[in-house]
Amino acid sequence: MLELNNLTVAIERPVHRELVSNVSFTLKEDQCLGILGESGSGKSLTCNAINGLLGEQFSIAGEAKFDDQDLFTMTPKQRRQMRGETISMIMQSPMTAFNPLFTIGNQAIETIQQHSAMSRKEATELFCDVLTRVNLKSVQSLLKKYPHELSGGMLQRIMVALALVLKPKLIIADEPTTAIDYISQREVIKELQFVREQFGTSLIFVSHDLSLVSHIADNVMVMNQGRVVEYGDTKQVFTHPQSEHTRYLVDTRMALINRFKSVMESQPC
Ligand SMILES: Nc1ncnc2c1ncn2[C@@H]1O[C@H](COP(=O)(O)OP(=O)(O)OP(=O)(O)O)[C@@H](O)[C@H]1O
Repeated sequence: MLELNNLTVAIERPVHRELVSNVSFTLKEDQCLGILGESGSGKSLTCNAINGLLGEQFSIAGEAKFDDQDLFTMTPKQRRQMRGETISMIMQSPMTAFNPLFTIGNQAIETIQQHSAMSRKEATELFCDVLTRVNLKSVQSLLKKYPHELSGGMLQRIMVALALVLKPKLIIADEPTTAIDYISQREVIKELQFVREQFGTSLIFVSHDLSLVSHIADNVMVMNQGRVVEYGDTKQVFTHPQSEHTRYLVDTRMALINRFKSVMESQPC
């Protein structure tokens, strides 16, 4: 479904600098690819390149075949049409993803109407249905809220619903749980898994959290300094890491878990 071949992203000013080099992967229908890497490793640039969201200061080389069309040679109009309708993105920060001046309902309905011929009533009904499916309650009153009236966890779930509403073939979730607490994180992950099962949507799940990636992804791609250092079956990568960098990430994670365990065990009940 998505085949990325040798994606290279560079910035041209003040001097040419390659930020992402030769990234390749294949994502099949209803599969999840986890992209793992430390801050600055090139995860967001990779996702933004796929979704046509890089600014003009960047240059792109390579090929992104999505159902046999090359995303990188499409016109801006074709890309805009595809965004939301065929490829949806869930951003890192729910607080900045919504316009603070409009209610959630207004923003959602407008998005749906941009991509369909639905009436306002039909679009509202559809969005309420999806909100309910992602386990949100009192959905009619949610529509009347402004973003600042809702918690980060709630907004994140609404963003998941918005990403889903047009039944895209692919959802790109770029660190979708960074800005929210542990409980909401688990809820969002559950919802993304549910979505995959319900709609057969493919997912690119970006994170620097190894345990979240191991939980949700079929395949994982580990990035370091703009390059892929490891790519393969998630279980295989985490149990038998081949690259030094993946081993370092796995060991760091294990050290943290062990430290947590020993602190908990040393606490009197
Ligand atoms: N607008 C920009 N101008 C110059 N360099 C940039 C720009 N955006 C990103 N970079 C650089 O590109 C590299 C990759 O950035 P990217 O945002 O893709 O990393 P990331 O892995 O998503 O990090 P994080 O987990 O912190 O979001 C970094 O070195 C970053 O400093």
